[in-house]
Amino acid sequence: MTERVAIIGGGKIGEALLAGLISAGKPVKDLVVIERSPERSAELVDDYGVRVSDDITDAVEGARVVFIAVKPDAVDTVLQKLSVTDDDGELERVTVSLVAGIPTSRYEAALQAGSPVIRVMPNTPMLVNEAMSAVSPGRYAEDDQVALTVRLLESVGKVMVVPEKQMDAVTAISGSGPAYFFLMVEAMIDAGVALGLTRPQASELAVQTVKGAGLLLSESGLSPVELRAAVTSPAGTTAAALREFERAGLRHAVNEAAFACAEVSAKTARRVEVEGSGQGVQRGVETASEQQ
Ligand SMILES: NC(=O)C1=CN([C@@H]2O[C@H](COP(=O)(O)OP(=O)(O)OC[C@H]3O[C@@H](n4cnc5c(N)ncnc54)[C@H](OP(=O)(O)O)[C@@H]3O)[C@@H](O)[C@H]2O)C=CC1
Ligand SMILES: O=C(O)[C@@H]1CCC=N1
Repeated sequence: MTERVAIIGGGKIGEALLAGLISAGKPVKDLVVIERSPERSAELVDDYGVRVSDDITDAVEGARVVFIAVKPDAVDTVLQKLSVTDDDGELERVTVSLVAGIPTSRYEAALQAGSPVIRVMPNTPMLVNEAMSAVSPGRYAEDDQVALTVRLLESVGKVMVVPEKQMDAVTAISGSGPAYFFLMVEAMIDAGVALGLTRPQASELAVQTVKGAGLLLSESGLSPVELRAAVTSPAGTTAAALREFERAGLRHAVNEAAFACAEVSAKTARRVEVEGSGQGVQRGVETASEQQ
């Protein structure tokens, strides 16, 4: 992995990618972060010893892969700067967006004609090399560029290649999914405290339970239904708890949450367009849903 990689946006997901790539053995000298916040830049330099620049044009020079990890509203500004940077023809730079809700067509329309673009939906467990990343190649991405992107992302977790029309659904399950589990764990800890445990006790019990349950799910080869049945004794404690979850409509709540998430993702490009974050990069805009 000697290809130079630039990460535009050193926030939560940009840092997760940076940390994951470094811990997977990517030499720090082959990485550069472009970050506009001076405080954030200083943190990244201190924590990772990585080069951090506030100049996109300078920093992406010589990079084979340019990850974009800014909020959707900041994408057009980044694209405007990227569109006037020279791509060394031999390098065949590929732009890889980690941004929710913005279709590859928007990048392709804003960058130089024929620029290869790949859209990715990662998640924050990338920080501990356990990401789930979904990858959708844009229309000009070559197979070797997709393979390189997949290889980089595989060094920080699992990768699934999906058609771009599935990206809103992917965002609703794996992209935002970690937050659903953190909310569940928060609620479990609060319940433990209500039952008389100290907060540290409840926290240790809940966190290890989620970790163990996650490992069982990924390593046992059993389905969630089978694993749940194995915990649930007839007329026992678990059955009593699960009955309350069903009565409170947990499945319905999860379904509604996922649909709300996917809807926001599908409407992101249009929202950014209407709210006018971009500075003139408005060509060829369509939402992910419109692409289907
Ligand atoms: N967080 C998550 O779990 C996931 C996030 N994503 C996607 O990743 C993207 C980033 O999210 P997240 O990391 O949470 O956001 P953050 O706000 O934490 O990070 C974005 C960073 O980019 C910086 N930035 C903005 N514009 C520029 C620019 N022109 N040049 C350089 N740096 C810039 C921001 O600086 P400043 O603060 O000054 O604006 C900020 O530090 C989003 O599009 C999101 O959809 C995808 C999957 C999961
Ligand atoms: O909340 C968000 O918009 C981003 C995208 C997926 C996870 N976080």
